Amino acid sequence: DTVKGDAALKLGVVSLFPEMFDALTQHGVSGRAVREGIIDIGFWNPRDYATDRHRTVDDRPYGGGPGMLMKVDTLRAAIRDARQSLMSEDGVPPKVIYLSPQGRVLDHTGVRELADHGRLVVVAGRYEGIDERVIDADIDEQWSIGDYVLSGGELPAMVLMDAVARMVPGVLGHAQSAEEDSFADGLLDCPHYTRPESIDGHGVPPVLLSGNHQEIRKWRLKQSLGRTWCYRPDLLEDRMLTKEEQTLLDDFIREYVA
Ligand SMILES: COc1ccccc1CNc1ccc(C(N)=O)cn1
Repeated sequence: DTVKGDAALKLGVVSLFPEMFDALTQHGVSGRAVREGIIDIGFWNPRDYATDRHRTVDDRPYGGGPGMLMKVDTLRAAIRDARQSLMSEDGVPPKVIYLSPQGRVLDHTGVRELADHGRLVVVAGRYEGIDERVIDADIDEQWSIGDYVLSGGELPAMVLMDAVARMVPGVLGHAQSAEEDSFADGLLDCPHYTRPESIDGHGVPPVLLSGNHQEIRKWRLKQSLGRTWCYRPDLLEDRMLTKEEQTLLDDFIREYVA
């Protein structure tokens, strides 16, 4: 499976279950980006490199114990081909990442770093994982989507790929919405409202019906700041606040504790 030349983001996936990635390639914003060629995704399945009659892709762990590991030769062959296919014309290799609970926990900063690289091979582990020597030899970075264990790396890979895809210009349509993404400016999102105007007697904040765009912008910023202060004060620790933001937050807190 080759990756087209001119896509803004080139992704290679090494997985035993490539059909799982239909969730990303066949639906929604990411599906359109793939269809339009903004993002190109190629798949390499270790099972296609198996030469034995049973097409074996797992192997037993030295030292015994429960569970299996991904078979080394079929895995390495798939990673090698994906890596070569995503090598740039002037020989710059892609970044090869492996999703595992041992990895760096993904956050907005990490998503931006990965998106800036532009060419990624994502390796999805199955069973109990992969041989440590393959990690040392073939994996550039290990990443985790959070402190929990899943049955495979495919779902974490799709989470990472979707977050990275949203960073690519043109994927989200109107460009500024990537910046408006709440974590883009380090704050939680403001509340959102749509029709009907009243739900079980609960109305919409009047400012949003006022048509006063400056007041609406300030209200939304105040709500983002206030909600961040309430639910994720840690995010405010390493985020500088402008004078306007500080004033809005002070107002929110004054009203909140009143
Ligand atoms: C027992 O599974 C493994 C054991 C070792 C490596 C990979 C796997 C595949 N599972 C994963 C993968 C990633 C994450 C994460 N938190 O990003 C969670 N689970």
